[in-house]
Amino acid sequence: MLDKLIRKKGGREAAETPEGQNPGTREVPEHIAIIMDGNGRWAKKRALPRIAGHHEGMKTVRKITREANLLGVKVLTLYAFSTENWKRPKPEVEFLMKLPDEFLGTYLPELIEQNVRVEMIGDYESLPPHTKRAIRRAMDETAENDGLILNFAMNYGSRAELADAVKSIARSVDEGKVRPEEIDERMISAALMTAHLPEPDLLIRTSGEVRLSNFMLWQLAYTEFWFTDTLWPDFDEAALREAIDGYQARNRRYGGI
Ligand SMILES: Cc1cc(N2CCCCCC2)n2ncc(-c3ccc(F)cc3)c2n1
Repeated sequence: MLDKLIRKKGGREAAETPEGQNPGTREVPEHIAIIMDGNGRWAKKRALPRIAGHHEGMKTVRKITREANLLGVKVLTLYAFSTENWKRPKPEVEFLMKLPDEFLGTYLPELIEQNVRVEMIGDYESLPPHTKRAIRRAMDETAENDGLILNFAMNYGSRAELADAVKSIARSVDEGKVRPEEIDERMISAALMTAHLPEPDLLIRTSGEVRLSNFMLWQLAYTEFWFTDTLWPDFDEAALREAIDGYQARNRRYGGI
């Protein structure tokens, strides 16, 4: 079983242990990002169509959102649809574009009850109208909630996000609002779709794949990675707690140096 925590040397802890927090201990991660992989493989193992895996994966979204909220996680970013996913067979893309409406139609009352706020990063405008309507309604109906932020990366690509940020800063230079020598890491972070969110403390990727797939490339610079062979539809509350335990244990050892 591949359950591996890979941590970038010289991570944030070396430079910025939050005020008053013992560097040797670690609270629950403030922001967890998840690449929800393995849905197609889950279906294939059961001789089911791929869309059955996506549908089962949607139930896991509900389960993990509830557990993360109970554990005190503040932001949960879920990679639901990448800009590359448009290349999949048309029927599969059409099914995926209906999932937000199905998920919210079923679970939005529960999310509201849990004080969850729904947000999205990615190219919203290029989504089909029915998909946009469902997401917009969920964001509007949960806008006042101040519990866990459930942030869906939809039609999202990190390189496209960075290119848009560069264009925005270049326009500011053109308009004389910014001088080139003023451009720094903070300005770039502030131009990203995640400007209002803390950077992820823990990235989880399921199904044994060990790559980032154009996901939050800038934001993950100091994030700890947890890779597990578990397929997303099988990833349950215990698996989430195991990843968080791994994250916390890692820092206790590191803090001991
Ligand atoms: C495209 C897609 C795929 C999708 N899968 C289920 C989870 C596994 C990954 C692929 C399939 N899920 N699950 C929930 C959503 C969703 C998105 C936005 C939103 F506001 C509310 C729910 C979703 N969207």
